[in-house]
Amino acid sequence: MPDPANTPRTPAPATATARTTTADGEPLVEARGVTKTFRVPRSASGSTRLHALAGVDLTVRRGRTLGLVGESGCGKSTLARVLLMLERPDAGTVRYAGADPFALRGEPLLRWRRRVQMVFQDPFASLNPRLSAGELIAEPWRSHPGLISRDGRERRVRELLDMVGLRPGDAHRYPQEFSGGQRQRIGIARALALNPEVIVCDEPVSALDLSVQAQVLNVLTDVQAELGVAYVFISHDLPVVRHMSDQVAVMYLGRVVESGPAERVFTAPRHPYTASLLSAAPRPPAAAAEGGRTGRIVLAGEVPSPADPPSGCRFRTRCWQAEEVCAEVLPPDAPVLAGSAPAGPVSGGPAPEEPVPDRPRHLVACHLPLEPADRAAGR
Ligand SMILES: Nc1ncnc2c1ncn2[C@@H]1O[C@H](COP(=O)(O)OP(=O)(O)OP(=O)(O)O)[C@@H](O)[C@H]1O
Repeated sequence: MPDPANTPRTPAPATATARTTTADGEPLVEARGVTKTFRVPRSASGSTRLHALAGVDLTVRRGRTLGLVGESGCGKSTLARVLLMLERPDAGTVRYAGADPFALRGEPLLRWRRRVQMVFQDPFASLNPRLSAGELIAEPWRSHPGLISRDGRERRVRELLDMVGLRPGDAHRYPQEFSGGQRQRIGIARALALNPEVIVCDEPVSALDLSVQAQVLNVLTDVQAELGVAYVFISHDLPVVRHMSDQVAVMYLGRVVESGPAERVFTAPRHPYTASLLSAAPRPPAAAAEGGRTGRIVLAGEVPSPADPPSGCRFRTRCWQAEEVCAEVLPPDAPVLAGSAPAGPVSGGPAPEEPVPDRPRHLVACHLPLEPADRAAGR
């Protein structure tokens, strides 16, 4: 079935999104010290606590994309669930436009729920096959009856279909009549139905054929340009994350080990874990032409169990640079100066740049961060 992404899209008149007061690019969602544990069985008789998130700091900016990367089991989906308020953190705070969403009740909670939506990985499993595309897109309005008048619903469904590159007549078709890419477009339109300010996209294209992945990514990019929605973009596909993200956060075993502007983190990673992840990823031609990293970094061993994480730096058991301090002291986030060592507690590098309020900084949580020369040598 041809994907209508191949036909040019006419921008749809967008219904104005109810905005909070922060301006484009300013912090919208701020997670600080977020910790989440799960009780899991240890033996036939006992249980233990698995540390899925262990003090995560993260900022999602209005109208921007935050990429979230890391190996399977590092806590990306748990963090996404906390941001969506589907999981309550054990410790730490989540602030949404300055307010604590976990403290909301009644109408303010309902309003908050509209503002943060989700696009799921599997467009085959996430859409009810008994509902038409139009019904699927309109379904969220049943829980938010005051948002749009009954008379306006049909027109709004058409607008949303157009916004994601589908045709008005598609409203009457059922999920099984669409291709995978088209179904994911319906999933995006459905997420947009409540005029969200943040959409968490958990592996939104990984279930799709390579040929349609770019088309769906373009829909997300166009929607962001048109509506100013922010994305939390979770993916194992690093070139895709690089393409989509303004900022990126690299997670390892429940912690963010490196974060900052995506181009800086991707071209000048300072954490050994980030460097190893990037060394294993295919590189876009432009990045390959830039030179830099040459060798693949093969890590020793497996990711330790989050039920029994290493002391100090969680990455130290697989890190080729680890020293005594790494086992003893949890490395704090240290700002990286362009072209120099981060001002970490051990590096003794130059003082960090003056913090500029609200500007995303390149941060690395490592006692022995990489120097540019290390990366060039592929070490
Ligand atoms: N409800 C739960 N009960 C017990 N353990 C859980 C639960 N949810 C997640 N975990 C565990 O928490 C850790 C983090 O899981 P999470 O799904 O957040 O990782 P992830 O980075 O999203 O992985 P993937 O990339 O495979 O989706 C894993 O060890 C996982 O098994």
